Amino acid sequence: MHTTMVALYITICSILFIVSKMLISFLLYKKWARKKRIIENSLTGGKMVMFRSAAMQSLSPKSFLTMIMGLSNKDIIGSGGYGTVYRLSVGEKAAFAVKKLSRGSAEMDRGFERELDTMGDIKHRNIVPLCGYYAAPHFNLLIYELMPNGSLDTILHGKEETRRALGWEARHKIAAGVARGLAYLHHDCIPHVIHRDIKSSNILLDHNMEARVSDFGLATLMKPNHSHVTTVVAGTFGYLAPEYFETGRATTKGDVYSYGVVLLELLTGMRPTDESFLENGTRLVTWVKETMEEKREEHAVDSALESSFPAEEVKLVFKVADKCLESEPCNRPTMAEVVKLLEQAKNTTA
Ligand SMILES: Nc1ncnc2c1ncn2[C@@H]1O[C@H](COP(=O)(O)OP(=O)(O)OP(=O)(O)O)[C@@H](O)[C@H]1O
Repeated sequence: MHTTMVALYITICSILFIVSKMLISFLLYKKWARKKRIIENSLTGGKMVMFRSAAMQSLSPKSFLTMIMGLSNKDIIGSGGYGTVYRLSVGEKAAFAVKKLSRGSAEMDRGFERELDTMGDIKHRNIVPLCGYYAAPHFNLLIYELMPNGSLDTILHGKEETRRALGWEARHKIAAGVARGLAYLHHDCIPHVIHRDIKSSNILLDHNMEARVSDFGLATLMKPNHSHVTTVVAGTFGYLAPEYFETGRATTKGDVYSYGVVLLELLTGMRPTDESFLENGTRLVTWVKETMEEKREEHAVDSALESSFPAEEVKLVFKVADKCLESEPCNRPTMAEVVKLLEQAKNTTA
């Protein structure tokens, strides 16, 4: 009797195990199958891929493709080293930024598509999501969610009133958001992602003024358009870590250095290559380091903050930037450590 019960128990467990495995495989297959929708365009010989996301969910691939093909100069938001960016609004709910990659700067091959598929898998609240792409023989389009508050670069270095409107709390929130986004790319993505071009124009702001890191993966994917002055092989002058000039190798610690420069921009409101520095034969990083050695960092704080900032917390954030800007890469913190240091700066002074 006892043996029969044991045999029955083992049989039931085995059946349950097999059924659960089959169910998991079925669900994984469904998820994979729904992950992207593909539509071929017989007119241009191109292929559009739409990744599964809330923004893309309700769109019909065919009408979306027609809208994309209808983009014209009046829809241009701006342009950068990799091509032109267009705004595409779909009804009242969804809006996208469509980046048309300069002709010939990317080849449409399986490697290119694989990279884009990997980029489409990266989802984090501090990263601009890639919603899809269009690959055609003569051009490629990358479709991103539109960030309604533009870039940190425009806010800090555009109109005086927008810079004044960006108070200390908002700046700390942006700094922490970028750090979280980068920590995710460096430590949680498989394979790990090095951004290679962290700078204020690649930090976009969503409707909550939450920072979103943009353009990740592009530096590896593309050869930049050399007519665009700011972009060199990979990375941008003023943000590049010193070792990059010797080795030419991009590393996570190189991203940490560039992040340190962005922190200084948030603290001082100045561009890393501000003309006033060039005139005096110095640069933002050197000037702030000297100011910190003299313990006068409050004099380097952006005048737009008009003394309405927590002095102790700001001092701690200067220290975080200083650590990120260590000339020896191994002395720089990881991005995960930066996230903690910024939280501590807030908590110790709260
Ligand atoms: N997802 C987006 N939402 C809103 N605006 C965007 C988006 N992506 C890009 N833009 C805007 O489009 C313009 C061009 O961006 P792009 O990333 O091509 O160049 P960049 O970052 O200025 O320079 P570089 O190519 O050297 O990195 C910028 O003004 C940027 O703020």
